Amino acid sequence: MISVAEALDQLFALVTPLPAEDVPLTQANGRVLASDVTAMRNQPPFAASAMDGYAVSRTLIKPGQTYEVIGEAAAGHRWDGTVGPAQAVRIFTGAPLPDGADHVIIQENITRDGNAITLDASANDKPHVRPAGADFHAGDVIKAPRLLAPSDIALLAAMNIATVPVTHRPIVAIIATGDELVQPGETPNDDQIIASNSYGLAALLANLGAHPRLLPIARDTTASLELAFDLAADADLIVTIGGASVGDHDLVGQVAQAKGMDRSFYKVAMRPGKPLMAGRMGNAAMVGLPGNPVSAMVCGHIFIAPLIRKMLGLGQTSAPRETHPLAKDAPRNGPREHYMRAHISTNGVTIFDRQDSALLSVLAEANCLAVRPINDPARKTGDAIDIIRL
Ligand SMILES: Nc1nc2c(c(=O)[nH]1)N[C@H]1C(S)=C(S)[C@@H](COP(=O)(O)OP(=O)(O)OC[C@H]3O[C@@H](n4cnc5c(N)ncnc54)[C@H](O)[C@@H]3O)O[C@H]1N2
Ligand code: MOO
Repeated sequence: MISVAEALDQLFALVTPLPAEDVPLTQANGRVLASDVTAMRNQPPFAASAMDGYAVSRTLIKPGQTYEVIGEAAAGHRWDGTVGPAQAVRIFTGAPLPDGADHVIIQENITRDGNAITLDASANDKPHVRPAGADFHAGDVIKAPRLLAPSDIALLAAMNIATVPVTHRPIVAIIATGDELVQPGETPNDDQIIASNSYGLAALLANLGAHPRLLPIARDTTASLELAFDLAADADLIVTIGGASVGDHDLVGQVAQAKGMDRSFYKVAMRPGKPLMAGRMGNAAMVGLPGNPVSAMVCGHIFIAPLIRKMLGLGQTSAPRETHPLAKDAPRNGPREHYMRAHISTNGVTIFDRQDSALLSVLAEANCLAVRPINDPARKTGDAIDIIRL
């Protein structure tokens, strides 16, 4: 059995970053910027007022000074003219500052009488002027790769970038396998259960920026599995769930290899997730996940998520870890790296007692996985432990 780190290295070797496509700005959120983009303009393009008030030259500013109001500048409507030393232009937030003015006195700090304003004691607080290019300049660059968030979308819009180069979303075919499975919403017979981890994985993949495609459940027959692989042929990544172990009905590896899968590895020294397999299949990478619901989800976080990030152009990194103190003693670990459902709070990390890989309810209670190295001895409250947030 290979280690988790070796398995991840071999998985990374199966995929390359996907090509770029241009999308409208409205579809760029959550996508990965594929190449650097450059601002088309300065923001603001002119020195602008930051407040509602009066634009003046700062030369005469002092309490009691009076000015004659000679015009008005609003956002989108500059005042064309030059402001003299004892003159003021009524100005509103976002309006271009007129020539001759370098200061805005907020309207709360003056008294107005007809066309005359008089400054009160706190007139000279700050200039309230946003210099041209204060936010960014034409030619400023947003570097790729970058996972675009709403704040980036606002910045791209301000830069007048209406079409954004992003990495293609990896298409991931998800094949749940097993005679015992029906889809949520269907009526199972007495021996059946509902396919669950396929839906959890689809949600995880969508959150990562991939395009999950849930295929019909494959039955435990060669013909049904072959058909499922045929339906998945155009995917970037094929993920099977179940049928990976050593039972008489565990046919996934066999059928995949008959379909031309070039296997990289089978079995990883981890818990849960031991019967993991991976390889190349046609133009796609193929990962065979163990069927136990929690095993499939844990492998999703530990292996599939880093693979998707690499395909999106975000580099080759394992799931990020943090180190925190234990809030409760933890028993010794065995010969496989153990990813244990746990809860982290300000008190530290509490590893749950029940770790059977069939228990999705325990996974749903967890907000992290505590990582126990191979043969880690028993740990005491307060000892440091690595976690991966869920
Ligand atoms: N003799 C051995 N038996 C098992 C071993 C072993 O080493 N020797 N390994 C165990 C481990 S560890 C795991 S994990 C499972 C993995 O087996 P498979 O990948 O072949 O999975 P299945 O047998 O198809 O299913 C296991 C379990 O999970 C349920 N399942 C499967 N798919 C789904 C799904 N999409 N949604 C919800 N539940 C699913 C299935 O009904 C089974 O209960 O093998 C152990 N056995
Ligand atoms: O490794 Mo299995 O994935 O323990 O449940």
